[in-house]
Amino acid sequence: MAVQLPHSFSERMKNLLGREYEAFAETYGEIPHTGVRVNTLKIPVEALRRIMPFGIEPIPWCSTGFYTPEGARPGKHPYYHAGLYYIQEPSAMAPVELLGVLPGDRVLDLCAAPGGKSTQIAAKLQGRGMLVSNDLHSERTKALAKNLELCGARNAIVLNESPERIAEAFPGFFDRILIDAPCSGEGMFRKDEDMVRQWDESTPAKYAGMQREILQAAARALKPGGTLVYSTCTFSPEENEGGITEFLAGHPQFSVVPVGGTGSFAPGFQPLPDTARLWPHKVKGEGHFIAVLRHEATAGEDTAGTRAGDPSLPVAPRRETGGRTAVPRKDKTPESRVDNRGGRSSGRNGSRGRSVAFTSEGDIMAAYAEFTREQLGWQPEGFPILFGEHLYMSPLPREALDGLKTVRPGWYMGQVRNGRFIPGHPLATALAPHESRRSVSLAGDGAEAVSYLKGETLSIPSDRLRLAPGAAPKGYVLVCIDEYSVGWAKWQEGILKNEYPAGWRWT
Ligand SMILES: C[S@@+](CC[C@H](N)C(=O)[O-])C[C@H]1O[C@@H](n2cnc3c(N)ncnc32)[C@H](O)[C@@H]1O
Repeated sequence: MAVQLPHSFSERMKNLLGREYEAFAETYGEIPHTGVRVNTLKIPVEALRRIMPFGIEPIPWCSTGFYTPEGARPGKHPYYHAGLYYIQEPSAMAPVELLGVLPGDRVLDLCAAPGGKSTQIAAKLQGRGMLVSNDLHSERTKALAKNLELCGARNAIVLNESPERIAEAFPGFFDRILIDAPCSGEGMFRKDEDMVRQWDESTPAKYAGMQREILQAAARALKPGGTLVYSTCTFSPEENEGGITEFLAGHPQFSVVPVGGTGSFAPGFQPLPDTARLWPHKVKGEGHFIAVLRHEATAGEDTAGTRAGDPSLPVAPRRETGGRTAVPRKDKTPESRVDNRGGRSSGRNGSRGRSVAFTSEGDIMAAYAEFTREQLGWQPEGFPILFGEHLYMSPLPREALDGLKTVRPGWYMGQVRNGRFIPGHPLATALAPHESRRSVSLAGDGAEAVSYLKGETLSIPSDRLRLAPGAAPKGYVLVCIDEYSVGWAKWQEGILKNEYPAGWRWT
């Protein structure tokens, strides 16, 4: 059924589009297009195309994006749980394509939840450099963290901060910044009727104010010579060309990189035809606006990147925390942290109320070293950061996050309980099968894969386990679906005890 558009919205659009309005209005009677984006952290595009259980068609503006056919249920397939693709609205794949992310970059995704674009950035980084994913609303950072864990990101930090505080902590630090701004959502009316209900004539002006502040802060966090992409899913010029024009007037060191009028991207309205618009009557996707801005470095400004993970990284100065939850310390557990089984920790040290003797930092690191030697046979890279007895490997040293509300300081390795190292779920999802000394593969189209994802115990004879030379069959096993990791299990005498977190299970 066609969406009922607010009268004043239709009038505004008639003024904007003139003769094109009729074609635009007709799209509201059509079914929105759906898509998936291949997670190249886990699988190459061509490999996924070969095994995808339904036909998919390329999306012109995203080399890893594909339209899904009507009736397909990509969220109900084991490959989704193995993180092989992310379900994403096709137009929403465009901003990151224009951000130009390269492996090794430092990237900030300032308004990131639930993580569609962050997971796309993580794939482009290919585990090198770093991604700082932030969202102002703490409830929304849970989905953000989970999506980054599902896609197997190893170099992502999740923050729950205001853009101003991020700019204070990381002045001139990032090579690339994405602002996928909160907006009036007019471009999503066809897909999400809640956006229609929440809209009135004053909505664009309300968001324009927020967007102005976010842009100002982002400009301070960008490295000279860096790239900033600003995107919205709305049509109103005051949130798009208007906001960018005002920003450019106050920031002469920025200029627009021309993308409008190329390929599928229609030009923006005057005075910024070089910005891009995606119109639902011109492309198979919802309405979007994108401005690509480049900071022109002047002579003498430092534009050289520093390799992520290098101890010579500039470290943000320590500040008072002002009573906020600070970055993980040995003696602090953040309220919002999800434990290694995907559930919420209730007790101190993530012990779910059981009393656990405090383990020293040295003991934790020793248990971890023993685990990595026996289970992985190699050492994950990064700065170790402890949250109570929980260990993360971060692309930044702990001091760089001091005083910031940190949801995830990096890749979660696991925790020490009763002297033993318990590997975290995100460690498993980011591993390739050969990176674990014990693994087992379940067929994607078989009953075992779904049983595992439902949390059930499986019977697996020892000859189905893949063991590195010298590895005993008993112990943690990396469970894979058609060679793509999904989680941990523990094998003993033919029984695979399920370690898939309750909050992640197939329902
Ligand atoms: C359009 S959504 C982002 C969608 C996300 N980029 C994705 O691809 O999945 C905008 C986000 O901005 C967040 N937000 C709102 N105000 C913000 C602010 N001042 N600073 C940072 N994030 C903000 C909202 O919570 C929301 O999650």
